[in-house]
Amino acid sequence: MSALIEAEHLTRILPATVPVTLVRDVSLTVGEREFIAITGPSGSGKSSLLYLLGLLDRPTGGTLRIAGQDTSAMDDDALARLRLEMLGFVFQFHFLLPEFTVSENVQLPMRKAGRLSAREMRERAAGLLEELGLAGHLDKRPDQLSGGQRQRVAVARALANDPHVVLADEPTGSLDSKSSEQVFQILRDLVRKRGKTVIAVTHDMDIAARADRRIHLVDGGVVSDERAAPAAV
Ligand SMILES: Nc1ncnc2c1ncn2[C@@H]1O[C@H](COP(=O)(O)OP(=O)(O)OP(=O)(O)O)[C@@H](O)[C@H]1O
Repeated sequence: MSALIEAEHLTRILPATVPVTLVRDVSLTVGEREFIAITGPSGSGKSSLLYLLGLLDRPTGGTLRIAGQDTSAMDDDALARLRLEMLGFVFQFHFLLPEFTVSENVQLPMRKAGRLSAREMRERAAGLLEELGLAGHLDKRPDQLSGGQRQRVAVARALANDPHVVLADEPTGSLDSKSSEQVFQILRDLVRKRGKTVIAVTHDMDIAARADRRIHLVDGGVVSDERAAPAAV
């Protein structure tokens, strides 16, 4: 299994009169086709770690390689490019842009990457949305959809540039149990059927129990990193 993410002694300290350690000496390797849950009590640094792994924040110590590339020497443009190519994000609150249609929201990361024609972007967005059960909703605005549908649009947007890794921060945190289960199944299928790696921060123990690997944090540090037997899902 080739490493997609390699973190060594990753640390994030917020400078302040009394510095705050958000992430403490985290070393881990993430490979292809992994479905990982990051768990831990509130305030244990789960989101902070996810943001570091997703290149949305920079560590104050340690090293982080993404697809073999050392990110520490990269400038913001290089990080943004790597992020666009390798990583997709799903947040607890969908962060869809209300003034754009569903299809346009999904096309936004494609526009940023600048590789596809307008027609290709439209077709790719339509294909992704169709796969996620949203074929009839392309031209609607996000506020015309249910919470679960909006989160599925957010998943489609995360897949826009065909990333290797999807990082999700409490992806089911604001959904009812039926929509939660749907989003969980979608994330799991990204791994099983599309060969993506998914790293999800979650408070939902049911989801964590069904992940292939659980990384548990306390006070910013990893206290356990365990893999489930493949048949457990
Ligand atoms: N910008 C900031 N300034 C000060 N403290 C911060 C900042 N960001 C995070 N923290 C603190 O750092 C710690 C880790 O936060 P983080 O959001 O990563 O934890 P979490 O495990 O994701 O929490 P939750 O489960 O509640 O979302 C918390 O104690 C939080 O209050």
